[in-house]
Parts: sequence; structure tokens; C-alpha cells
Amino acid sequence: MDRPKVIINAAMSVDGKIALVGGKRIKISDEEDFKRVHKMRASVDAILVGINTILKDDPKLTVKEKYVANAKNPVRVVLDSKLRIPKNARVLNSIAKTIIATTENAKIRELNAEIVICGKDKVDLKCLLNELWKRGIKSVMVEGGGTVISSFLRENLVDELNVFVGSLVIGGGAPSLVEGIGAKNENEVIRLKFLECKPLGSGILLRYGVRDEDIVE
Ligand SMILES: NC(=O)c1ccc[n+]([C@@H]2O[C@H](COP(=O)([O-])OP(=O)(O)OC[C@H]3O[C@@H](n4cnc5c(N)ncnc54)[C@H](O)[C@@H]3O)[C@@H](O)[C@H]2O)c1
Ligand SMILES: Nc1nc(=O)c(N)c(NC[C@H](O)[C@H](O)[C@H](O)COP(=O)(O)O)[nH]1
Repeated sequence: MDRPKVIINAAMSVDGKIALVGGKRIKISDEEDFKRVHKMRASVDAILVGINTILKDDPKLTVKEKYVANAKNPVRVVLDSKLRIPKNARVLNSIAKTIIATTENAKIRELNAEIVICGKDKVDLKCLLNELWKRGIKSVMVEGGGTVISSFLRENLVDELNVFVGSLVIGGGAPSLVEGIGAKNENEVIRLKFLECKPLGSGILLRYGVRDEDIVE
């Protein structure tokens, strides 16, 4: 199947959490990591997140001038099965193009975005990646949250996983890097290929490959 290269990027605590208990956003990345994240945003054709990340964080998903000057903004893509996105979500501003990926079950309404229908209950990722490919999108940065990251990994649609490990512990039942059901048996474990580990600012950057054949060094 023709599909864009998929790179997951997220920031987690030492105990693998990506937000506070209850899902409230916390700054895990430091300035060095945000600079890396925004450089990566500037280098891809699209950035993708799940609707819960929009509802919890209200991100802009654009490239900040202070990190990368005069950058071209990638297309923003939101997985929103029931088309719940609020009209005033920042991702719907006119600074960059936005695609809302939804399902046949959604009640379609007018939004400042292109609406792409893929799947019935939740967004069919293979269908969506193919639609993005048809629009000239050759690389997608998946910025979360944990449920979306889980779907991409479980469906074996990931080429690279980049995780910044901040020097903090959140604990308890806070959202994790990979949500979903998880592995009960050894054969359900997702094995990664270690690529790189380097100190970055006050934390560590980890890079893994997932689909061996597609990893571009
Ligand atoms: N630290 C980080 O790097 C980082 C990055 C992004 C988000 N977050 C945090 O993650 C949390 C949100 O994560 P989450 O797991 O609750 O939600 P999410 O953002 O992963 O969105 C999940 C939702 O997307 C929709 N969806 C549609 N099709 C889907 C598919 N095929 N697979 C998966 N989801 C699909 C569903 O409604 C699903 O409930 C927030 O607390 C946010 O602060 C942290
Ligand atoms: N890389 C990263 N480090 C963090 O410490 C953190 N909390 C997030 N969380 C992802 C989330 O969706 C954020 O809220 C957006 O990174 C903000 O995005 P904008 O700058 O508004 O585009 N991401």
C-alpha cells in the first residue's frame, strides 16, 4: 500500500506518562526538545493528533517562529470519529491547512477544514494514510495522544518512534505513551529496533525503528 512515512513523536516522564492524572497537559519537553520538535514539524508534510489531544491541549500544531524562522507549516490532521471538534479549536485557525478525518457515522457539519471520511466506528488509518498520500503527503508526524499512538503501532503503520524522556515522574493512572488494551501475551508485544539514545537538554532522546524495511537512516 502506498502510504506516507509515519514518525511518532512524544514526550514522556521517566515512568512513561504523557500528561497529568486526568489528562491535563504538563510541559515535559524543555526548550532544547521543543526546538527539535518544531524542526521536525517543519520537515514533515503533515502532523496528526487524536481528538482527545485537541480537547485537552487545544494545540495549534504549527511551526513556532522562535524555533524555526520562515518555516512552511505542515498540513494538520485530526482523527475525530464523531466530528466533535469545537469550532473555536485553535487547529481550525487559518494559519495552516487542516484535515479532519472522520467516519461514515459522523454528522457532517461546516468547519474551516477539509473533511475526509474513512471507516465506520473509528477512523480507518490505512484508508486515511492512502488519502493523505493521494494529496501529496509523503511524511506524517504523529504527535499523540496515547490512544492514537497505540492504533498506529498495533496496525504496524509506524516507521520511527521518537520519545523525549523528561526528568520527572508523574505516577498513578496518568495517560501513558501507549494506551489501548496492551499485551497480555508475549506474541502481542511490539518489538522495536533501537536506533539512538542521546542526552538532550535536561532529558534523553530515544529513537527506535519499527518497520525494519522502511527505516531511513
Ligand atoms: N506528552 C506528549 O507528547 C503528548 C502528546 C499528545 C497528547 N498528549 C496527551 O495525551 C492525552 C490524550 O490522549 P488520548 O489517548 O486520551 O487521546 P488521543 O489524543 O489519542 O485521541 C484518541 C481519540 O481519537 C479518536 N480516533 C479516531 N480514530 C482513531 C483510531 N483509528 N485510533 C485511535 N483513536 C482514534 C477516538 O475518538 C479516540 O478516542 C492528553 O492528556 C494529552 O495532554 C501528550
Ligand atoms: N513534545 C511535547 N512535549 C511536551 O512536553 C508536551 N506536553 C507535548 N504535548 C503535545 C501536545 O499536543 C502539546 O500541547 C503541543 O505540543 C502544543 O502544541 P502547539 O505548540 O500549540 O502547537 N508535546
